[in-house]
Amino acid sequence: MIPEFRVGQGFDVHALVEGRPLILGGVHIPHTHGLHGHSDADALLHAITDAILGATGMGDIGRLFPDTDPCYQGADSRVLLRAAFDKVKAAGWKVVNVDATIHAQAPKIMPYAPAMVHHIAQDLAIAEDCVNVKGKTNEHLGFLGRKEGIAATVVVLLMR
Ligand SMILES: Nc1ccn([C@@H]2O[C@H](COP(=O)(O)O)[C@@H](O)[C@H]2O)c(=O)n1
Ligand SMILES: C[C@@]1(CO)OP(=O)(O)OP(=O)(O)OC[C@H]1O
Repeated sequence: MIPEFRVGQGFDVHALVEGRPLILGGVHIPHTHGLHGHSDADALLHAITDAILGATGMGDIGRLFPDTDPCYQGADSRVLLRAAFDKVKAAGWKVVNVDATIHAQAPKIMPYAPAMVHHIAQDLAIAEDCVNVKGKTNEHLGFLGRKEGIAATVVVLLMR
């Protein structure tokens, strides 16, 4: 049997505000500001969720978990990622690899990347060396450079 491959891409951005925790890849990062959202606003996990749903033609995170539904208020995005992955898995797909970039002028992401990789690998049932998380500033340009928000971009490869 010849394996079938699909590529998926994901993007998410949330505003940085005072009085919220900063959670990325399921890791709480000590910082002056956190991400605003209906859920825990984990932009990295939202972009990964969109990438696996996109690769498999299953829509997007907002269609699966509407931000008008009070049951997702404050939701742990790892729970949402695992629920999306359950649907993807049920259609016979496995994740081959994930490559992600967090676009953040601050804080530094690299010290927390191994813990993020650990969570993502667990949630997608793959080895940690199949997951890569990078940090990138926006060279002080635009809203990301002014630290008004944090974005994440993701590419995934799936196989069945
Ligand atoms: N939020 C970030 C941004 C960057 N890094 C690390 O710094 C390196 C240089 O970033 P530039 O945007 O100046 O190219 C980058 O390769 C990352 O290793 C980071 O950890 N967190
Ligand atoms: C996750 C959901 C649902 O709580 O809300 P938010 O935390 O606002 O995040 P967003 O990236 O806008 O995506 C989808 C939502 O429906």
